[in-house]
This record gives sequence, structure tokens and C-alpha cells, in this order.
Amino acid sequence: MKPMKISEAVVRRLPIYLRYLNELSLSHIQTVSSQDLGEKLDLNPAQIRKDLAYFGEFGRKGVGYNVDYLIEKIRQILKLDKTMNVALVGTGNLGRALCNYNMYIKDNMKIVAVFDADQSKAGSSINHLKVQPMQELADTVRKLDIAVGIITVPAGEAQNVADQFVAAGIKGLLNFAPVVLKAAPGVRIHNADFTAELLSLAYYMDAHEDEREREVKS
Ligand SMILES: NC(=O)c1ccc[n+]([C@@H]2O[C@H](COP(=O)([O-])OP(=O)(O)OC[C@H]3O[C@@H](n4cnc5c(N)ncnc54)[C@H](O)[C@@H]3O)[C@@H](O)[C@H]2O)c1
Repeated sequence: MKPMKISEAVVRRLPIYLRYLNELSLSHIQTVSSQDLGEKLDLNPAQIRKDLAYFGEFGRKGVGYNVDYLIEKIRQILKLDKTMNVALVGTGNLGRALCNYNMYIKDNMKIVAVFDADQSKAGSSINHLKVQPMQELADTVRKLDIAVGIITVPAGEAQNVADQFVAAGIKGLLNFAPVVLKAAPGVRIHNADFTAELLSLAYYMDAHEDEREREVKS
């Protein structure tokens, strides 16, 4: 079957649905309406119905969506129905924090190997993971079937690390360094840019301030 083309905006909303659906499932709630989802996630219910309609008719009018079925479907679409192994490079402040955050339990993404160029860190442990030297990256990626790389090194080193991941066969990278990385063809890079998020937040806060001023004046 030809893979379905889903817009990027929808793909980005699916994990948000999934997180809330997981909470409902843990609370033994079996059905949810697009209205409930919309209220909780601050999204338009019509948008939610449209997003979910991409994957077939799940919802029943007046009854809503079956929570566990929806979870299963979204997991399949996001390819989370099997555990995806992740490697992290750069075990400084941020890298250690990410390793200590156990995302595996909910999201089926698991950090299984960590690396650092600093020889003095090799062999130390973070959350049961032994820090490995960079020379072992390619071999470990192959042996552990690692699909995703996380980059938490200083900006000036990030491209170098990305290149090493790609040379080892990794097709998906999550970059936390504040730098735009060049992607080789067929490699997907997502950036988690903390500083850029803060800066754009400041802009929108000013915009709200202006709106409030206009409201007061009118
Ligand atoms: N996106 C965010 O939310 C966010 C927040 C804070 C920091 N950052 C960024 O994340 C990165 C890490 O920040 P930090 O505070 O953890 O830094 P840090 O200096 O504490 O840690 C960096 C680690 O990377 C290792 N390293 C350096 N070069 C390497 C290389 N070529 N190969 C392998 N390992 C290498 C260092 O030995 C060190 O352990 C920085 O780029 C920083 O700007 C992002």
C-alpha cells in the first residue's frame, strides 16, 4: 500500500493528541469527543475531526472516539508501534537532563546509548547508560539498530556530530544546539531551539500588549 501523505501540521499535532489520550487511558476513560479534545488541547474540534478523519472513520456521532483504538492508530501512524532506539551525543548539562528523563515509558522512544568526546567522561554512568567514546558511535548504531540521534553539544561542534551520525546511517536527528545544520538528502533534522522560542515569545507578548492598549483606548 502506498504510504499516506500527511501534512506536517497534522503530524505535529498527533503527539499532542497522543499525550492526552494516554492520560485518559491511564484514568480508564474509554471514549472522548472532539469537543472534549478541543477544550483540553485548546484546538478547534472541527480541526481535530478533520485531522483524525485522515486515518479513516474512528469516531461515532454522539459517542466520540474510542480512546485505546485512537491511541493504537496514532502510534501506528507515528511508527511508534515498535520501540525506536535513540543515541545521544554530548553528555553535558542538557544531555544528562534528557537521559534522566525517561521518555520510554510513554512514547516508545528509548535512549539506548550516549557518547561524548571528553575522554574523562567515558565509562561514567547516566541513568544506567554508560558514556561511550565517539569512536564507538558507528558500531553501536549498527549493533543496537539506532534510528534517531540527539545532538546536545556546543553549537560549533553540532555539524560535525550530525555528519558522524549520518555517516553511521542515522536518518533522523533532533538538534538542541542553536545552529542551523545542513541535512544530507534523505535525512530529517528537527531543531529544539530554546533561545529562538524565548525570543519569539517576547515578540508575541509585545503584540498582546499592543492589542490590550488598543482595547483600552477604544
Ligand atoms: N535547546 C535547548 O533548549 C537548549 C538549552 C540549553 C542548551 N542548549 C544547547 O545544547 C547544547 C549543550 O548545552 P550544555 O549546557 O549541555 O553544554 P555542556 O557544555 O554542558 O555539554 C556539552 C557536552 O558536549 C560534549 N562535546 C563537545 N564537543 C563534542 C563533540 N564533537 N562530540 C561529542 N561530544 C562533544 C562536551 O564534552 C560536553 O560534555 C549547546 O549547544 C547549548 O547551546 C540547548
